[in-house]
Amino acid sequence: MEVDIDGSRFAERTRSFVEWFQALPGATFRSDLIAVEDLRAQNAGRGIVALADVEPDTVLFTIPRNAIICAATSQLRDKIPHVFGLDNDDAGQPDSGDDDDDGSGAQQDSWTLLILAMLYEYLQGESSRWKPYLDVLPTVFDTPMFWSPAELSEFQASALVAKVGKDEADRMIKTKIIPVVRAHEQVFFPPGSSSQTLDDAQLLALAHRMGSTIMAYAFDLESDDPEIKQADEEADDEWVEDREGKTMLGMVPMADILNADAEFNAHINHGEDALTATALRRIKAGEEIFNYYGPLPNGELLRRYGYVTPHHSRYDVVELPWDLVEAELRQRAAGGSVAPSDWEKARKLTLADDAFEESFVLERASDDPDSEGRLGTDTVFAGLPDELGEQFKAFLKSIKKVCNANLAVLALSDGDMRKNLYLQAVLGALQARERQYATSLEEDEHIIRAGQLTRRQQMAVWVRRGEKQVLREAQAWVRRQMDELRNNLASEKRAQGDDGPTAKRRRV
Ligand SMILES: C[S@@+](CC[C@H](N)C(=O)[O-])C[C@H]1O[C@@H](n2cnc3c(N)ncnc32)[C@H](O)[C@@H]1O
Repeated sequence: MEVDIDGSRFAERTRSFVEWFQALPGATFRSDLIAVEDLRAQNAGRGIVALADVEPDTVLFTIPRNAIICAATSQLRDKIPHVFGLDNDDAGQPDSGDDDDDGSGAQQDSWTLLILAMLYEYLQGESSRWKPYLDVLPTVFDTPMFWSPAELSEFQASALVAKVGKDEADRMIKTKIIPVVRAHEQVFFPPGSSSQTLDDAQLLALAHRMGSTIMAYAFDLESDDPEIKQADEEADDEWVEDREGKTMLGMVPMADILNADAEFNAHINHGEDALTATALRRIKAGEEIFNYYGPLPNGELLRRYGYVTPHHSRYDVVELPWDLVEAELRQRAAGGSVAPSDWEKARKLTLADDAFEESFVLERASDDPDSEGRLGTDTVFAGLPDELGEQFKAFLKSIKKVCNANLAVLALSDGDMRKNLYLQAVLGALQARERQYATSLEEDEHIIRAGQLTRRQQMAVWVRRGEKQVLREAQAWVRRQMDELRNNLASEKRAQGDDGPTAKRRRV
């Protein structure tokens, strides 16, 4: 994240924010133990650092729930309740009498409602009760959504390029955000307020900024709904809570000043009236306090949060498209014997299967961080996804079916042959996948060592290097499997050779 204000204003904004936070009814902040610091020299914006040794389980700060910006706390909800799905009969409301173009027909979700609430609060300027907090939120981002085509090209063949999502975000803002703002201009741009009416291009840019802030800063909040609460409690012993998008999203001041890493030392607990930041272990004076965003590969960390870290490399993944595996199979096994039309038929059969997957994510096996947020030993590549093996089998079956089982070519009934064919095809596909990148793993290592990169270039090289490393480890794993298979076959043969004469001798 970049922060585009000079040093003194940066410090001033930090000070105002901390003072504002400490004055919130119900808030606590252990200023004897921690401080918000300027970490821009490390490209980390603001962060929270221990001033003195912190004991495990110490509550570092408390955020009262009503200090959170969310669909439930923003005044916007009272001003346009129908957009929040609260009141379809909005007679008597300030903006009643809207027509169908007011955006209220669009299906809003927790994401778009929070964008609207953030836009509203931002446009209120000094009148927003969150002004000192809004002042420390970023205005520019390092997430790939804001990269130029030349910068994006540094990802080379990474699947990340297809996930940047700029067009989808544009579409969402144009259909769900701008119409609501336009239909309620007196609400968003109140007469006499310092904010001037923005044109659509300015509004689009501002909504992108709010969306990206939410992506990198917002928390999933527990709901009052007893069913969802129950699900939350059940998920409580896991670091990453999966609430299937049912929860409300909220901007949580101070909790989101914590930076995060795959190895961390603090946790945010969601209480009934407040959220608390607690130390998971002893933290020494001078150490940064880290939260946790989950076991994310660096590519995903960059996509959502705009940074990468060495600790997150262990979670790196790479996508292996099915087409590459199929092409290898075609070339190696059945290429000469299966007519192209039969191959196409088999292909169609496989594609028609509901379970068909276009690509498979290859990842290492990795333990969760321990209860103190520490990571264990290094991770290893421990196997291909089961679904890839199943799809391969299903494809072979389709070929057999289409070719009326008159093919000895595939030796499909022999399990070992089939496994060998699978390993060969996957190995070839992994090598082909590696060739899709413009530079090799070794070249990337060299580029990183040479160190003459912009921050964005460096992060992109980290992402693509991480993917190539997984590809190499997967290849080594496949080779080991092939060796094992060969050795098993050889020892089976030897055993047959030993048994054969003995049996004969016995019979004689
Ligand atoms: C929730 S905010 C944390 C506070 C943020 N540093 C700030 O100044 O407002 C998340 C953003 O902080 C930055 N960040 C978080 N953890 C980081 C880390 N370990 N290293 C570098 N930047 C980090 C990223 O820009 C990310 O999008």
